[in-house]
Amino acid sequence: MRSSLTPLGPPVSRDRIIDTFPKWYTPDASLQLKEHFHERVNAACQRRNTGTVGLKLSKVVVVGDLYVGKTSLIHRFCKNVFDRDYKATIGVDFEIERFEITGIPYSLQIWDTAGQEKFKCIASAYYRGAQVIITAFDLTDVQTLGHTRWLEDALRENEVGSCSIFLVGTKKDLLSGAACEQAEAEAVHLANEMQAEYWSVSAKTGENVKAFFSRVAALAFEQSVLQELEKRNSTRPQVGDGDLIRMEGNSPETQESKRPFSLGCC
Ligand SMILES: Nc1nc2c(ncn2[C@@H]2O[C@H](COP(=O)(O)OP(=O)(O)OP(=O)(O)O)[C@@H](O)[C@H]2O)c(=O)[nH]1
Ligand SMILES: [Mg+2]
Repeated sequence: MRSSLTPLGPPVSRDRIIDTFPKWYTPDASLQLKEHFHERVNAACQRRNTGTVGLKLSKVVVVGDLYVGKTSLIHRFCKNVFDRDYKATIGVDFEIERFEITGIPYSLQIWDTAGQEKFKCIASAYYRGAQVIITAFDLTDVQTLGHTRWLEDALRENEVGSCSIFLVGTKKDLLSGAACEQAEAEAVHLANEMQAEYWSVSAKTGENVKAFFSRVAALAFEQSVLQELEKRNSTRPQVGDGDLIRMEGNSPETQESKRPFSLGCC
């Protein structure tokens, strides 16, 4: 089904069309356990009543130590390529991926940041306005799992509670059996502390890469539509009990509680 809201440009490729709510990787560390889009989101999509959601770019920032495979993960998804040779990212880079989610166009701007310390201040300038933060670590090097300062820095640049967090273990093809289970168990534990969703992926084989980004896109889309609906409700004057007129920003639902995440830097 093609949307009448699709912006000009080439059509969205078939594998970027999402009609059913993508599942989590493990229910032990998941941001959502439901299997369908929120009913208000479904209803808004059916009525083509999602406001400006289809016209905006939602920002996704990928952070983590050098050499963990951030660029490889993004290139596997966006270009379907894998390069065995390491070329350090200098500063930042980005890709735009267009989706069609329950008939509505939706775009992610995926920012790839440098893990090398000397580029840290360039990269951190791009953290602001992130809707999703992906913090990557190397499954074969558990030390990189403990390096959570990237996430702390990215969270500091954004409104409290405004970002969805994903913890991603990379290079799954290099690990199997008990070693893989052990690394995943540690990661799931940390993901819960971070209030993040956990995924294991391989940019080399492509395992879980499309499923992971589909999940990111669907969750970000759902959040964008709900925010749009909420914004509309809170800007519309409400005449009713106690002559309450609610204006944008006053809604109790928009007053998100503070995210308690804080881990020591390693
Ligand atoms: N076997 C295997 N190797 C991988 C995988 N992902 C990345 N690599 C390799 O790991 C090395 C580092 O990958 P990059 O994607 O450049 O790492 P990065 O996190 O972007 O590094 P910086 O840009 O310096 O922060 C490269 O040699 C990749 O080929 C994977 O899934 N499997
Ligand atoms: Mg890189």
